[in-house]
Amino acid sequence: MEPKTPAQSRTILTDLVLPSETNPLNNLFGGELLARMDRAASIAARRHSRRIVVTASVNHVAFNRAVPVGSVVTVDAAVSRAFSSSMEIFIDVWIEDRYSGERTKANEAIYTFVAVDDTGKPTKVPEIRPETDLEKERYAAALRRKQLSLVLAGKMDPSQATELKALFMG
Ligand SMILES: CCCCCCCCCCCCCCCC(=O)SCCNC(=O)CCNC(=O)[C@H](O)C(C)(C)COP(=O)(O)OP(=O)(O)OC[C@H]1O[C@@H](n2cnc3c(N)ncnc32)[C@H](O)[C@@H]1OP(=O)(O)O
Repeated sequence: MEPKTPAQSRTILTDLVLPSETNPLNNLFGGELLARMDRAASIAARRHSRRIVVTASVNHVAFNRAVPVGSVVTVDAAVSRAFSSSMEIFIDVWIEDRYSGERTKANEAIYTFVAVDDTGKPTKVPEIRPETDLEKERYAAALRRKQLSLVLAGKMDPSQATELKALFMG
């Protein structure tokens, strides 16, 4: 399988925040944003793998800024690294100022998707070839994030998480 670049899976969803999608403070519900990010990430994972994909885990979400009703929200997702059957998807969320059009980073998240065959069995995906400095940075850190996710899920013994341990022990 030929390696692919993050640009080949990049998926951008732009949509409004409607009143029905907000909390009592008139800001976007966290769950609504999670769903939008899941949709964008699943399309990115599919573009990379050309397979059926399932969400395996949500590794990190930061709701750094509230997103007010009426905002134009852009969810920008791309595969940051692919392993054997799993893919890390990095998602940046931007809001656009109604008057100036200036974009501000509101949130970010990291999801893991797994490509599966028709019976739900994990199947191989192409590797990622990062191009930009940011893509290279995200690619490099993805292995320790995968190990952390597996350790927290009880699927990896902490003693095997070599990349993760190196972070603390040098
Ligand atoms: C004909 C018309 C067509 C129409 C077409 C329309 C298409 C429209 C597209 C819709 C797209 C919607 C996309 C929605 C996506 C969902 O919402 S799916 C629903 C929610 N998710 C699920 O139900 C998934 C349920 N879980 C599972 O099926 C299994 O646990 C999994 C994820 C497949 C993993 O299976 P497993 O038996 O644990 O397999 P295992 O070999 O141990 O692990 C496989 C890989 O997953 C990784 N992994 C497993 N758990 C974790 C974890 N917690 N953290 C990190 N990595 C993990 C492993 O490290 C391994 O990675 P690789 O080393 O192979 O790269």
